[in-house]
Amino acid sequence: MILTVTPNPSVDRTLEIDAFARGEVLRIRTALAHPGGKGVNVSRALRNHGCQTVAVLPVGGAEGAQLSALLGEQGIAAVGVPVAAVTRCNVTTAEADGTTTQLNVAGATLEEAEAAALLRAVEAQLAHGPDWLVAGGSLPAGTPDDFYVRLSEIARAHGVPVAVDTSGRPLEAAARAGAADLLKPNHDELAELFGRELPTIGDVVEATRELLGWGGRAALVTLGGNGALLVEPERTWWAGTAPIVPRSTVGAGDSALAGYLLDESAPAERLRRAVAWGGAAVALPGTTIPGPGDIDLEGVEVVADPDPAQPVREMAAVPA
Ligand SMILES: Nc1ncnc2c1ncn2[C@@H]1O[C@H](COP(=O)(O)OP(=O)(O)O)[C@@H](O)[C@H]1O
Ligand SMILES: O=P(O)(O)OC[C@H]1O[C@](O)(COP(=O)(O)O)[C@@H](O)[C@@H]1O
Repeated sequence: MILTVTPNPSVDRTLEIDAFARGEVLRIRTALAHPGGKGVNVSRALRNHGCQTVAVLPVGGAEGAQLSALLGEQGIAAVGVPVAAVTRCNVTTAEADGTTTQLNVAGATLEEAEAAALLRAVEAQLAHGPDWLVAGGSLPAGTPDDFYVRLSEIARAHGVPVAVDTSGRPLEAAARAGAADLLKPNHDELAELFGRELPTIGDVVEATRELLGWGGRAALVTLGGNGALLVEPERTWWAGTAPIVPRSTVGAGDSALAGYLLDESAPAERLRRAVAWGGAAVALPGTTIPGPGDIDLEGVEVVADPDPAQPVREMAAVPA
């Protein structure tokens, strides 16, 4: 079983349009609503592939009720912690040329007692001995930056390894404390953490090794359309697909993380699966999360110890 926690979940609303034009009246081709938030999506991806998972999340107001209902429809085992603030809605525009623009709401305040209730709900699930705790997404207002560090201490006290997928100050807090066995930054998040551009594979690997120096067994660094790097203390693998025109990139990172976590196969195979699941998510509308029928493992190229001089933006598999 894989346990996920999403302190700042969302009802993801996607508006599919031909092209964005500021200041104009735009006609929506399709409007979609999906459950959202990083841990929530990891649970959705795992569940789609028959893996047992429980998602813990705060839920509040009408949107919280909608989120719970959407999760119920998808058969996701969820523990909703009732909170006063209304659950946020993140809005995405998805244009016909593949441009995805996300408008992510900060998320209303999680009161101290509510954050404590969320931690208790996670702890109750940790007693069932999950294979991983996945802590994902931004933190709502009022939550201390080291919230994931505290969660990790609780998980580790139960002997459960922790994967963290977040950004900004919570990422910095978790990384510097060595709180995650696995970190999943994307290219921009890693660059922001180190305050420098990381244009080549070597730059990304060097920064990631610095990260692992603070603690952690591995990092999955996703590179958008340029695939992903799996960095372990001694070895590195790159994997990618041939270019895909996205329908919506929302949920790609979460699907990739779920693909990596699914089982304990060899690192290169886990990375192949991560990239296949991420690529599959990109081809699906809104925050639709792929299932087995969407995945093309063969379309993923995996390279051990990739050339450090290669520019990240040139990385892609050769189309078959
Ligand atoms: N435009 C794209 N074309 C092909 N694959 C993509 C594209 N965007 C994302 N992916 C796949 O999804 C994974 C996660 O995407 P990324 O955008 O890096 O994560 P995040 O959503 O966390 O920012 C990538 O490693 C890649 O496998
Ligand atoms: O918590 P944040 O950083 O605002 O991100 C939340 C958003 O990210 C998502 O989890 C998607 O993340 P990825 O695109 O990285 O997979 C959405 O479902 C959600 O709206």
